[in-house]
Amino acid sequence: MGTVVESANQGAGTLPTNKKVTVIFVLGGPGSGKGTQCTNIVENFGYTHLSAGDLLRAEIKSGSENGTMISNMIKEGKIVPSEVTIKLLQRAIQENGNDKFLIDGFPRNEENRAAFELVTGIEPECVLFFDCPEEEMERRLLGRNQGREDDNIETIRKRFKVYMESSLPVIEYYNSKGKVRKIDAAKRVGEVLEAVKAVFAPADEKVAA
Ligand SMILES: Nc1ncnc2c1ncn2[C@@H]1O[C@H](COP(=O)(O)OP(=O)(O)O)[C@@H](O)[C@H]1O
Ligand SMILES: Nc1ccn([C@@H]2O[C@H](COP(=O)(O)OP(=O)(O)O)[C@@H](O)[C@H]2O)c(=O)n1
Ligand SMILES: [Mg+2]
Repeated sequence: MGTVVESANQGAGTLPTNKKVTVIFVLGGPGSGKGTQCTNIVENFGYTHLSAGDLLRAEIKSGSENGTMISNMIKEGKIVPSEVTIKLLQRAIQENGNDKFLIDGFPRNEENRAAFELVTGIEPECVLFFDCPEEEMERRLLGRNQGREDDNIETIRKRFKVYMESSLPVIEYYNSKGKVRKIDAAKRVGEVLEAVKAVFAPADEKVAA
């Protein structure tokens, strides 16, 4: 953890650059449609999408010294140590001119959650939870066709196990704080988007609708 914590300069909602940001965590099992709907939210509501998985895959491609370790962990469906992922997220937030971020696929375990809060001082505005049965997620992952090394049945089973054991408790944690907005993610893309839009629509528009 060392360097990340030492470089932190705290204050609720601030980063080391003192940039004040709004963050929404987008969580749900592998294949639940997080990335797909984040693209839709960006188009409709002006957020910047940061996918933890995409940042980790870009880090591998960049030839970073951590690349081999990250690659091995992704192939095994394991969760990369928080300090690595948080540094990438922090950098992406700081480099971006926007102040509203959707953080997709993070936090994935208690360590991710606690370390992010400690290092950045950021508490999420809310958590979008894409709830989808495992059979449907499996079908989608096997059909995803993005050439990902972890979209094979053996790794998919490991990812489901990690999701159940490590990621669901994080969603439970935020649920107990009243922050979770649960979306039925088993429906078609357009229907899921409508449910997502209802979460983002201001309260007065919801009444009018
Ligand atoms: N509601 C949906 N119904 C059917 N397929 C979907 C739906 N949402 C996403 N997909 C497809 O399922 C796969 C996984 O979606 P993705 O957004 O990458 O999920 P995640 O980021 O949660 O793993 C992709 O091929 C995507 O096109
Ligand atoms: N917070 C995170 C997010 C992803 N990852 C790794 O990256 C892999 C792919 O994550 P992803 O979010 O792109 O996967 P999907 O849920 O989108 O299918 C995970 O299975 C983990 O190995 C991680 O270690 N820590
Ligand atoms: Mg994704």
